[in-house]
Amino acid sequence: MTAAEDVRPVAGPGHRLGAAFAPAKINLALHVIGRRADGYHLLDSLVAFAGIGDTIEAIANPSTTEPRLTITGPFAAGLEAGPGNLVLRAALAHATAGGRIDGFDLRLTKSLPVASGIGGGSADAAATLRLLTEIAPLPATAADTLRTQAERLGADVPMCLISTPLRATGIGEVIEPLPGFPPLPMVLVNPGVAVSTPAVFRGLARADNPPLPALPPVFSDAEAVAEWLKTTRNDLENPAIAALPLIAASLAEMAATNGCRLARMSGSGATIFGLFATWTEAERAAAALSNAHPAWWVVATTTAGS
Ligand SMILES: C[C@@](CO)(OP(=O)(O)O)[C@H](O)COP(=O)(O)OP(=O)(O)OC[C@H]1O[C@@H](n2ccc(N)nc2=O)[C@H](O)[C@@H]1O
Ligand SMILES: Nc1ncnc2c1ncn2[C@@H]1O[C@H](COP(=O)(O)OP(=O)(O)O)[C@@H](O)[C@H]1O
Repeated sequence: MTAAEDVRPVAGPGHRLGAAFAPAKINLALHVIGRRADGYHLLDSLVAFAGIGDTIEAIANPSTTEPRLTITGPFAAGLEAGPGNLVLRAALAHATAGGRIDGFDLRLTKSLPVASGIGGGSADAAATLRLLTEIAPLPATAADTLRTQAERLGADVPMCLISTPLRATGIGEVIEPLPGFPPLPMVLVNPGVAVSTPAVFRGLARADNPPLPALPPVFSDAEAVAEWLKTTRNDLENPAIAALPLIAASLAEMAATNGCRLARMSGSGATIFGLFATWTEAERAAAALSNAHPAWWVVATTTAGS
């Protein structure tokens, strides 16, 4: 595919009213500790947000009563820009809550692989809610808060509204921010195959696993985080590997890179991450993995600290 084919046309030129960043969500640990009667699973997860993500922009278009969405960027292909897109679903939620959605279009730059365990869609929804609240604030009388809109859009959307290191419980909506959390040099790898989140949850051998062990009051650095994470798991890793054995191969390759302190899958996969003590080590590992697998998506990044 050429760079030109990667990029979809962007609707008419216009003034940019605002933009919001939608960082990738990384489940550093993900324990599945129960199952609700409605089929949703109870989680205990430590989450951080990467330096890489999608971008949502609002572009002035005085003649429109409802935003049209255009999608550009390396993962634009295959993602529909219709009403099912979480960006437009978030815009509709804003309108339903009493916010204005006339006079602008929306542009999504899709830099994250789709359906890949790093919450790209959820991050887009959260970023859209943040952007619209900024450019078209909800009336003081609005029944819905940003938070309730986020919950309705998906279990991961409330945590993406916060986008700082946190522990999530419930189905992902009960959030405890973690102050003093260090930034983490990291490599992300996705082998280019989408994984279905509901199918991975269905493949769990058991849903009543133990919760996260006690968190220390503070982590001194990335190395301390990696050591603690070794006492934790991603319970979705086994069912995801059963569906896509390539995940196990990518984990083994990541673990074998110089300086990799921990290799694990994020969310329901197939994206995996490797933790490193330094940015230089992460960059070198990313270069080695990228050379060995030119078709894989490989990115060195640092998660935001708090
Ligand atoms: C697994 C996680 C971990 O952070 O991440 P991803 O793999 O999506 O990145 C999330 O729980 C995904 O959250 P999200 O993608 O927002 O889920 P939703 O759209 O609300 O639900 C999609 C489907 O996943 C399953 N689901 C989701 C969340 C949850 N706590 N229990 C579940 O069983 C349900 O089958 C549900 O129908
Ligand atoms: N803006 C969007 N970006 C990504 N996926 C989206 C978007 N809108 C709707 N979706 C749909 O949401 C599903 C999950 O997407 P995503 O949140 O990226 O998954 P994951 O959390 O597993 O990375 C995909 O099947 C995709 O078709």
